Amino acid sequence: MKKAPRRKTEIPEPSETFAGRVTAGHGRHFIVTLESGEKLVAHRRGKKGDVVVGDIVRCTPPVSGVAAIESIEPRSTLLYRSDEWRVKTLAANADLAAIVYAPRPTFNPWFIWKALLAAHQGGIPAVVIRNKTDMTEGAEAAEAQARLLRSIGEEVIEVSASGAPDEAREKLTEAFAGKTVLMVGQSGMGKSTILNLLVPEAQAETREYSEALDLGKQTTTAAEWHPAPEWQGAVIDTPGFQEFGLAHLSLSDILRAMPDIARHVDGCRFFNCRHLHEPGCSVKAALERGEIDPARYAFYEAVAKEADPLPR
Ligand SMILES: Nc1nc2c(ncn2[C@@H]2O[C@H](COP(=O)(O)OP(=O)(O)OP(=O)(O)O)[C@@H](O)[C@H]2O)c(=O)[nH]1
Ligand SMILES: [Zn+2]
Repeated sequence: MKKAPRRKTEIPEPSETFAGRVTAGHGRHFIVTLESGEKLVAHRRGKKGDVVVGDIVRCTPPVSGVAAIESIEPRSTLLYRSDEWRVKTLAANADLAAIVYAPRPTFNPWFIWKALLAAHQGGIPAVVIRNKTDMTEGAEAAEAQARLLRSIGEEVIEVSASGAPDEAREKLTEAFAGKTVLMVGQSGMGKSTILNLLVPEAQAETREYSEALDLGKQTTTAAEWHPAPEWQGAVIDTPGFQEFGLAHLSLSDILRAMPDIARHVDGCRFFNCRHLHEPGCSVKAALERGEIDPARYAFYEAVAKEADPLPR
């Protein structure tokens, strides 16, 4: 008996699909980069809205120039961004967060601290990059921030991306070798300058992504994955957002990421103390004795108020 011809809508066998990395995306369209370096435009079959830059996906071959993303491989990590309205996914499979700040434009410490919280919550280590060490204006606050970060156990790498580019490249590639680094920072801190040092092809690649995704005037997408074969890693660039999204945090997530607060919790009268307004709170007592930085406590207070209470 003759077999019925296969219809185009049939789900293909896994052998008919190929794997690639989602390296950029806009709306329902994505760029999938194959191991060979070839880039394809792809869309997610079935409008699922679940594909994230960094994902490894399986696709079926292009029809009229557009491939179809059939499935997503399990992710090792997933990070979020947020705008005024909601929390959205930002990037998958990053294994290090690099948070860039500089003395000018004036940096907001809360941006750094939120990014650290998000990285800890997302289960990835973080490093902070203090850029523009050549600047004298604002240097004192930038140095004080580096001291505070080190005192709470964070790693800070100091560079001058435009003043001493070779040294900056050397320090950063040593820290980033073999890793997929998600780079975040407020506007103007020097992220693009650093990206161009680490991945010289990045600018050209961004133009290529923008053209293939037909972005028009909007030149960049929410996150872009740039492979860096020279140091066996990759940089995920995240242009144009001011706030690192915090997905739903629990009080224990916050405390795990804030050792300067957490080391005072042992003497609290109530085991489920939130360290906000409870009587007999040893965190508040430490704050009053000057053992906790008031700015760090104010940050703790703001994020803890939004968090889930500890389980009772
Ligand atoms: N003095 C000094 N200036 C720097 C350094 N690194 C970057 N800059 C300058 O800071 C400005 C902002 O740098 P960008 O790399 O565009 O910053 P960005 O973080 O990518 O900013 P957005 O594109 O707005 O997100 C530029 O004028 C750079 O030349 C540095 O190490 N020292
Ligand atoms: Zn307490």
